[in-house]
Amino acid sequence: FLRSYGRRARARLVVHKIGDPAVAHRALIDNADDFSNRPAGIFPVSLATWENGEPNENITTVRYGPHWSALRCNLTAGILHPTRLASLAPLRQEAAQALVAELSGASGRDREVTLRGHITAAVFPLVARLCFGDGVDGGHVRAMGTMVRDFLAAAGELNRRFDGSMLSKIVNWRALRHVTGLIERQAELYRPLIEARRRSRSPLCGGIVHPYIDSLLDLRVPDDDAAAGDGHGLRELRDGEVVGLVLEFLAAGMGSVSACVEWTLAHLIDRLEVQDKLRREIDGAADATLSSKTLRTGMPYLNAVVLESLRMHPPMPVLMRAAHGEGAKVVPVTRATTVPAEGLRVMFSLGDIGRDGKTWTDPDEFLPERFLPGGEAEDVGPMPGRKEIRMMPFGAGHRHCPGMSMGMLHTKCFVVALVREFEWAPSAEDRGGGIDMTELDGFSKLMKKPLTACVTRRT
Ligand code: HEM
Repeated sequence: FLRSYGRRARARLVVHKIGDPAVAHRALIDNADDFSNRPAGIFPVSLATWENGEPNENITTVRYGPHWSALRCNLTAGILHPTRLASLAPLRQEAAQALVAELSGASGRDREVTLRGHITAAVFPLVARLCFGDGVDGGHVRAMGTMVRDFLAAAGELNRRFDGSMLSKIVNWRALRHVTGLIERQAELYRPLIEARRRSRSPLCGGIVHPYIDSLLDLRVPDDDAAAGDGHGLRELRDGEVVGLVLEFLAAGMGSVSACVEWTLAHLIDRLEVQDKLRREIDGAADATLSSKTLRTGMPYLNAVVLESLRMHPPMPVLMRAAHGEGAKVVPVTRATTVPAEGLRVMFSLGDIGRDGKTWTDPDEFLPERFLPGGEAEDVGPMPGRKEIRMMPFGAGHRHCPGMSMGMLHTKCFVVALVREFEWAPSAEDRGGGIDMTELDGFSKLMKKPLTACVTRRT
């Protein structure tokens, strides 16, 4: 009995890593239904936000089903809908201009700047505005931004060594308490804004869209899965759930975009001829207001540069799924493994998939031209098609990232502003040996050594 109990307990905790694009395709596309959940308990987030015996689920943690569907549709039909994203161009422009204004003060001949703080300080207010609307004072926005950044760093660090077991909880109790504390402090910052919003809805955000928070306060989710769809058994979101969903929106909207902008700029500084070529495309763009359409389809080289950056450094380094049923047989296991009731824990390595030597020529080289017509990846986009997976920086299958279009637009908008307004060159330290591209895996795949570069305002 003890031996079989031990085997089952071990099987629950073993994580099976997949870095082969063909296997990922068989799992996430051919057997999508069997890979539609994330393993329970691996997320410090969901562990930390139980309330009255009920989990405060967000879109990332909730089980695939009607509750997930209600939360996800609310996001995709609301703020992430393509028509809304298109109308948000003036807000993106304002955020990009704020970044330019801030960096202009720091720029000058041979002046060096460390970029990460500037990038997150520009990306976060845009996401916070889409979340809470206008009228939140600057100090409050900065406090939320700092808290989200600290949370991403602490939770990412914990995530690497936390497997959800009791032993892991005991060994990591200090780090868990730290993460829980950060979530609590965020909740304290969000609650007054949520309350104010409950009392009165202020005008549209930027005069354009309803902020995400309004849709969450209006949303009704199934009380339990059985009652879904018949109009009965619907309920409002609990406060704790709203807090979790807000945190998810802010963290997803800031972390991955900031990481991608930093990596992209690092490569543009490492390969000055790519920076020049991109600048020529940007200077030649007829539409200086950078509409969604221009950013999506009007600048092929910009698109290629961002895709190449996402291929090499997918901001979310791994994605986790629980594999069930027939689909679990797709997972190559080195020794006989029983499939636990909660599914096999599978970890897809997005970095390995994007740099697979069978799929890509010179996978470790930054070569945006591969995404241009005639290149080996001319038909590859940010989301894999049904036929094959060659890269999947936004995931794949039922749980793929719903924020892909927003993520691409925001990333491109900030990269355009940085390249159009400034010349970038390696820092004195990097001039000899090149930029250190070592990756730090947390929740977001960041540059281990934050990018420092020489910045000169263009005249
Ligand atoms: C460059 C930007 C972004 C990248 C690279 C990225 C990447 C990812 C990845 C890899 C996943 C896991 C997908 C899977 O399991 O198949 C994911 C999930 C998710 N992302 Fe993003 N993301 C980005 C931006 C955003 C934005 C802007 C939002 C919303 C504001 C967002 C919201 C979400 C949500 C809610 C999920 C969970 C989806 C679900 O479980 O149904 N992401 N993202």
